[in-house]
Amino acid sequence: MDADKFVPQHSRSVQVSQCKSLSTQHSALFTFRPYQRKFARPLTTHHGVWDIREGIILRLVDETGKVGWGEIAPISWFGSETLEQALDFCRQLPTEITSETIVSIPDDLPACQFGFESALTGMGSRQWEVGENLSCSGLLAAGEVALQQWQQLWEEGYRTFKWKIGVDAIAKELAIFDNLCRSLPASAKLRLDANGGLSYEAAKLWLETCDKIQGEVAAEIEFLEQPLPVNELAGMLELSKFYRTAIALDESVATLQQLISCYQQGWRGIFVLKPGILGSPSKLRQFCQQHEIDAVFSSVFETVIGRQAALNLAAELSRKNRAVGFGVDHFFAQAAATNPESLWNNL
Ligand SMILES: O=C(O)CCC(=O)c1ccccc1C(=O)O
Ligand SMILES: [Mg+2]
Repeated sequence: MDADKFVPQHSRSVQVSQCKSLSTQHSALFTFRPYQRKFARPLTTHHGVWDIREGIILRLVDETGKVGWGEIAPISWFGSETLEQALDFCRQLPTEITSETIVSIPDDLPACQFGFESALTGMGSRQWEVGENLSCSGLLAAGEVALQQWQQLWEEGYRTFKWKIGVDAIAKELAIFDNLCRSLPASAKLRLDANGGLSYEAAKLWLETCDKIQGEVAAEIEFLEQPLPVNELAGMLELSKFYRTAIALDESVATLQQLISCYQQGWRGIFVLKPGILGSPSKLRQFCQQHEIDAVFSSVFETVIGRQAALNLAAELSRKNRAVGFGVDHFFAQAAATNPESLWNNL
């Protein structure tokens, strides 16, 4: 099939005529397998502790034998559907599905939209390396461990780091931050991710501290990510006027509908985009091309399958040379499978 021509549409009649390659007459066989991956160090954020990444691998095969791989990797505490909802959706589908089935997946199943649409558009694709030359941010765990962790990642070639805050007491985190900023080399960039865990006052203190330390150290504080909870966009719009340090939205723009809403409410700062849970890739592409937003693409701890689809989008849509947030493999206990077949065969 001609994957590039696949453009999901709202209207059914348009869908069918624009999607000849996998229309009602041309169906694909659908199978899926759930997976689990254990974190070596549980991911601790303001939302709590996360021990095991669970998701679903999708496999489509068309009548010519072409295979399309997809992945559903929900994060319900971040605003996507739950794994159970995704599994229920997969279980109720027939074994033969069409593009119509896929473009009709409702917006309350955004991780499913991503998984199925990327499986469909990737059918027959053998490329599993696109995006390898994007610069990548390495994720640092909350707390003091970051002071050692960055050095290991630096040796592996990382130059941008993201550190989780809003987990411990603010005084303790500010002290570690001071230490971290003074240890990082001049060419390093640091992102802070509060996961919506700060009060307005605490966010002001962090931003003030960032602005101040920028006059003292050479490393760059690139942005403060999601300082306030999702329902406090007005506060973040306000804060973004008063400090040199930039603010990025993340949880606030977990899904495409939220992204559109924040844009409409006037957000013109940085948007962290997690394609794996955002929804339809083609609709995201359309939005980014229309609005030229400053986007930072970010992982949802997906496998090679979701990662490839997300990095394809990042390679196409990243601007301003922002490092992509996919340096997360060191959080897993076991090395990742590097191709879809070996991943599938081990499930
Ligand atoms: O964006 C990155 O650099 C790494 C990915 C990341 O931090 C993340 C991964 C899964 C769920 C939430 C988050 C987050 O940004 O809060
Ligand atoms: Mg974040």
